[in-house]
Amino acid sequence: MAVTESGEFRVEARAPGKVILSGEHAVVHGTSAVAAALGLYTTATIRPGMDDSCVLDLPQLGVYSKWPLKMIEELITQPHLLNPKPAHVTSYSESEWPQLAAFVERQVRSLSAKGAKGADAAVTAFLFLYTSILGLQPATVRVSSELPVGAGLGSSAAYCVALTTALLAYSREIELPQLPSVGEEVSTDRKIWFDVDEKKVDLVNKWAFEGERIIHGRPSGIDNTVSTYGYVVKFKKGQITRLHTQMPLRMLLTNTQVGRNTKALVAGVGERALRHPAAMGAIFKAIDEIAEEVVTILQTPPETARLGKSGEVVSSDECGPHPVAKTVQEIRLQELVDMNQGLLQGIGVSHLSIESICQITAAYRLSSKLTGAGGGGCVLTLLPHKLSSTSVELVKVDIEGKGFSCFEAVIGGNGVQVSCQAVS
Ligand SMILES: Nc1ncnc2c1ncn2[C@@H]1O[C@H](COP(=O)(O)OP(=O)(O)OP(=O)(O)O)[C@@H](O)[C@H]1O
Ligand SMILES: C[C@@](O)(CCO)CC(=O)[O-]
Ligand SMILES: [Mg+2]
Repeated sequence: MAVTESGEFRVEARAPGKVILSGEHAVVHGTSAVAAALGLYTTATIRPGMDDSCVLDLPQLGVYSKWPLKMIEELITQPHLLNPKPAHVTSYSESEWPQLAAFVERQVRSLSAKGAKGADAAVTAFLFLYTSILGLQPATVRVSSELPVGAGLGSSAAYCVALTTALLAYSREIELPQLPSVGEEVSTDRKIWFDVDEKKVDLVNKWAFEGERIIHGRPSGIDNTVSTYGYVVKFKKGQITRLHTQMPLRMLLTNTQVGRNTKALVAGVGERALRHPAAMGAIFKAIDEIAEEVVTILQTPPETARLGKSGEVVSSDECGPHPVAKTVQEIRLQELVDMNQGLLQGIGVSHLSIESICQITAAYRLSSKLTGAGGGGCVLTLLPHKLSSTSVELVKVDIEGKGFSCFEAVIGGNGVQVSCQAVS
């Protein structure tokens, strides 16, 4: 990785999506949740700008805008916001940015129909993070993703984490590696990803949370935390515990293709909790117990299930025509997934498409639940470690035959990483 002596360089940051194994929604109300990084990434690239302007390119949303920096400067009505302070995290407030909402609305209205959905929140979060971290420095910013947008896999958090990291690296708040000696060649196909310095990774997470607040309204912080730090984590009231799982986690993710919006779903659950505080409180408590049990199970070494005296607990379960061995932990985890899904249905965030996937997989004795905010989006299906690839194929064919798309997830990998390249 290298930066030219002239200081002209391009930075890239990639941040993973996530799956929530247990505890979504209730976590907003202070309970425990368990989540893991997903091996699909959002990448933010920043290169030197031209003509004293800022270019924002968001291909997934159909946004491509070029703003003269003067135009952005006019949005900054508070003198203290003119000096970027990347090391000092601040929150967006409409009163401090009285002209931003109308500006963004005008920009988004001028975009194509594809560009309209979700673009307002993404552009608002961008302008807030850009001016707060980089100030009025010309730059060209592109954010692209392997994640489906708005499908429960943490696309908003990955967007905020990747963008924040790239901005902090471009502003040099995150240190870039050694400059190469003059004349050193840097090959473009030698991209190496580096973990963000331990001292700066908390700063990334805090800024990304502020971006998530703009997109989500009331995020718990679990999504940006998992995207930033990676691996498998337990999250409760801002406390993060990295889990050293003993159990290989294998799952299928199915996208219902039903569009939804996390901000609206979280707000809906909040309103229901106000209408029925005792009943909703009891459900949140049950979800908390489930998440805690999931934590215990994940940290317990696998034990092969045995037949009970009367044969009630089986060591192998039928999956279509193919028998599958499940461990005691896998059987218990399946029960918890079923219970969690039932409770999520109870708080009003399931959907017919989600339930129909749960039914399809139940025929194979596999358990499924929505993941993320629900209301559509993605469903996870636990796959026993020993389930053969032929059996997984059968399940996939059945799910896809009903018009959904699914894939086997890679989970529990790294968090945010950076890369940097000299620009000639
Ligand atoms: N690649 C991207 N480019 C631009 N904006 C994005 C991108 N990914 C996500 N966003 C922003 O995040 C919004 C979707 O966030 P939302 O929280 O509703 O769904 P999600 O994060 O995919 O799911 P969940 O929050 O349930 O995990 C988009 O409408 C957009 O504002
Ligand atoms: C629905 C929710 O619990 C998870 C979204 O991935 C919201 C949040 O925790 O911010
Ligand atoms: Mg989100």
